[in-house]
Amino acid sequence: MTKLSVNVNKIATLRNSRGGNAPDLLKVASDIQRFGGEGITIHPRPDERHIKYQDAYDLKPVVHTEYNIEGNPIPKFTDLVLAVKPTQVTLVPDEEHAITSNAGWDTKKHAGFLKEVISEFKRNDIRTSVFVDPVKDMIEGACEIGADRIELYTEAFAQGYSRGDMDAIKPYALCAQLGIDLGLGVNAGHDLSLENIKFFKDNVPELLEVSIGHALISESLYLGLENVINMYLHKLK
Ligand SMILES: CC(=O)[C@@H](O)[C@H](O)COP(=O)(O)O
Ligand SMILES: NCC(=O)COP(=O)(O)O
Repeated sequence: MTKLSVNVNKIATLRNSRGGNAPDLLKVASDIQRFGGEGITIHPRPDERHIKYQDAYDLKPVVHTEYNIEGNPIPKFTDLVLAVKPTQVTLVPDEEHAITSNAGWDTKKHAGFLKEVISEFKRNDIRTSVFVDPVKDMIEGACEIGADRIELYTEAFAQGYSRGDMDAIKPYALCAQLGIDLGLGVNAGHDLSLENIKFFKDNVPELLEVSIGHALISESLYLGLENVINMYLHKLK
């Protein structure tokens, strides 16, 4: 079974554009779960352009499904995660001013640093996941640093699929199987959508969780949030 974790960054972006509390992030997160969403993902960035650090605290009592916090483990982020204690932390090597995430970790080059932060999160009973490209060495590296899971960075798949290149799935299927063989859980995210999710799910073994934000919120403008969540759940069965 693949869990659907809904990334609510875009709700915070809309809210921040006027400075008030509409849309109400906490209400949306609560409604997402009422509609069947199986997790809430946030990705606070240092400039707080969408999720504010305070949102991470405010969401804690609201999220009764899986709470996943993503980000680059700079000290401010690590302190936040240790204080909030979500279900899972997903480590992403974001550059500060990047528009969005655009690469996975080099788990070999940054092994020492990642091993240290992962063990700190694990000591605090927070599940750890590492955002990686579908590259064999990076999956092996994720295992060596003690991560519980990998999150496969799916932008290349999404781009290939939209061009009709069905082979774009191959490195994901191979790396997911390698991760499973090494004892890692497999998550995936970035640019997944109603259009490509079923093909991804059907071709990647034992996919535990997908986190989806940009497309899901965009699709909801036309189809409605409750309807869209149910469409994803149906495709992820
Ligand atoms: C790791 C990942 O792919 C997502 O968290 C994505 O980066 C969302 O972040 P933004 O909403 O800031 O684009
Ligand atoms: N980890 C991926 C995520 O949370 C959402 O990415 P996107 O659907 O906004 O591209």
